[in-house]
Amino acid sequence: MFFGKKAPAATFLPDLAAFFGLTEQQVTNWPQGNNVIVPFACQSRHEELKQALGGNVQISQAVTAVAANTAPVPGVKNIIAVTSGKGGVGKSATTVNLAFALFQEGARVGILDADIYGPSIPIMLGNASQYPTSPDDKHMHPNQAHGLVANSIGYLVEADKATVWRGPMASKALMQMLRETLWPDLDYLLIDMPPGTGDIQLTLAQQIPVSGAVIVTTPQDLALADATKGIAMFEQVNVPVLGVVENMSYYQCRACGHKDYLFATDGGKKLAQQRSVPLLGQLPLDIQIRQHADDGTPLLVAEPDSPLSASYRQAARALAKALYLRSVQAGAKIPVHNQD
Ligand SMILES: Nc1ncnc2c1ncn2[C@@H]1O[C@H](COP(=O)(O)OP(=O)(O)OP(=O)(O)O)[C@@H](O)[C@H]1O
Repeated sequence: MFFGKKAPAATFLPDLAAFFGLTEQQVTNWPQGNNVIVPFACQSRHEELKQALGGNVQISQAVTAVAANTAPVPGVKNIIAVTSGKGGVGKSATTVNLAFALFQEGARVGILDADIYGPSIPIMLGNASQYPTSPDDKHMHPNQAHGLVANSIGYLVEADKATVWRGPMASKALMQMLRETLWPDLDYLLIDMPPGTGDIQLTLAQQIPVSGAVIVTTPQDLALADATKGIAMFEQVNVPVLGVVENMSYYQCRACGHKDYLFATDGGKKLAQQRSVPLLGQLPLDIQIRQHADDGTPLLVAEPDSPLSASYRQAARALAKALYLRSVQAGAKIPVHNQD
């Protein structure tokens, strides 16, 4: 009994931990008196969390910065590399949709398109004709897109010019774009990596201060073999793999609801299990995903209430939580009180 006084924060811990499927130790720093400060993006669940904790609490969010292997980019708390061993599996579409999903979960988000030989992010964001401005002829302001910021080689050079760049030139251009873009304060910067596991990818994985990587794959054996190489590449350079997104998992008939598993069943799920990393989501092969990506009208902006958008938000929350857990496992200090 507390006779009108507020219960001590410690009483929240079991319910708080259970709500997120974490241990009490993993949430121990979150409550501050009657406030609970959640250290990763999951704003859409705040109201539900408040009810689960009895209703008499305030919920806010302050994303933790997870340390990377090399010097951080000023103002950017976490860099997440989105990668696929194989080309054409939907890596760029997944990057854009996860980025908007994180934004809708209350985070400040940017995208860097590192897919130098096929920069599709400007088209998917619907701002391909924008050119980044420079305040001093040395740095660039990123382009704006529906609340996100983005930079891409596609904004800067004509498509056919970048495709003839050799590996070292491409890596250098990308590192320049990363370091010379005037990123605003960001919780998450998603990098759409070039497909494959060759020299360029390895150099980037080593040089970019990546906090964690996401592997996008279709469920078919061919893509999985390359995704496995992608996981191995990040492990080789000590970048934690945060999880697998299985894209084009199935096709569901609009008329009768029947599901067809065109590229085999649960391949990404099995890969995640084999490598002991989370399965972040299984997204269908869906005409809406293709149309919104190709038309430059991001799905989550155009149809935020659709079940597809909800699936991306669920994957984004799982990703944000996986990244937070890396910081706890690495024994990092959890700066939940100090937002920036
Ligand atoms: N789940 C999906 N359902 C339907 N279409 C999709 C889905 N995911 C991606 N696409 C479409 O497939 C095509 C290839 O996707 P995307 O460009 O994202 O692949 P990628 O892996 O980034 O390719 P690249 O190897 O060229 O970088 C695009 O037209 C995209 O809109």
